[in-house]
Amino acid sequence: MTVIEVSNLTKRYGDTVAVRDVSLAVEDGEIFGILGPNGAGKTTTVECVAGLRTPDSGKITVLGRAPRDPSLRAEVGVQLQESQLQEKLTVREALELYSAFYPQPADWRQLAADLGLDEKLRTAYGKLSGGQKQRLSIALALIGNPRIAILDELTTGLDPQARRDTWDLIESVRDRGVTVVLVTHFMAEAERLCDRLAVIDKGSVIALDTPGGLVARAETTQTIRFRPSAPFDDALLMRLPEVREVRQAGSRVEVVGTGNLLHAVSSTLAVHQIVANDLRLEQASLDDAFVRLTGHGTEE
Ligand SMILES: Nc1ncnc2c1ncn2[C@@H]1O[C@H](COP(=O)(O)OP(=O)(O)OP(=O)(O)O)[C@@H](O)[C@H]1O
Repeated sequence: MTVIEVSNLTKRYGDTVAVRDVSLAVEDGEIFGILGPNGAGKTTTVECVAGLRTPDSGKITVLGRAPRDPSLRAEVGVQLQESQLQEKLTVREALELYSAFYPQPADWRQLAADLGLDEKLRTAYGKLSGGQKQRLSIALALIGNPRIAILDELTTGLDPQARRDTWDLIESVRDRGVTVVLVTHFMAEAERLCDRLAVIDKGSVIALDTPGGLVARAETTQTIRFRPSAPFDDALLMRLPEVREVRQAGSRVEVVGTGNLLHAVSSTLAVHQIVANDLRLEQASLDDAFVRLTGHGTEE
């Protein structure tokens, strides 16, 4: 079931076209990633989905309703990039305050425990670490028991451990049955968490697929290395459509290619009764795919 449908969304700020003709659909229960470099239009897109900005053109439905439909308030939890709370508000006060906004709030004590904040209930927001602030903002996005959580750049500024902890949290949110829309400019994050993702660059969706599908579609190369049990001629593998290059150096062989390279090479070798010892496959990452798709990296 489709829970969010965005069709031909365009949003301008003065002369800047922040989002240009973006279409995407988010399915129930998935972690859907919106990936792209700074300024690509990710935040603007999710702000329109959350009903916080009005599109110039295009159509958005969330659970079949218009983004500003008041009935969505309890069903869509939003954690935005720069959500700041008052410095002096304690974790407990923030949780209690926010739960009062919703007709059927989650049990905030349970949520605090689930997010590892139960020791911090009396701590003021201003005294929390970056990771704790992020956990609180996830808790506040979930406090209304939403069906959809929109999380924008959650792990920016976190150290690697805190980032990994946040990834576990996001997975546990999905495991509660909440559909997650995750905005990120980190490849590793998208690769690890997202079921599907839209790659946005300069306001437009340039690809929409699973992380694995994107890597395959970008036709990035893979490399196989092994030591064959018997010598063979390069031509044996070069005639396979998947193989681009065969390099032999002493007892070692390196094969570069695309598609289902490992299967093609290993089955051909097997037919000739050659065993590939110490076989290693080096696969392209989503990072490589992104560069292929956009012509530049995410940090630009
Ligand atoms: N309120 C605004 N007024 C004017 N221009 C804006 C405004 N918000 C965003 N922009 C511009 O619109 C474009 C898209 O911005 P947006 O914040 O949606 O991108 P983003 O992909 O979320 O980037 P980041 O990862 O840096 O947050 C950028 O060129 C940005 O400068």
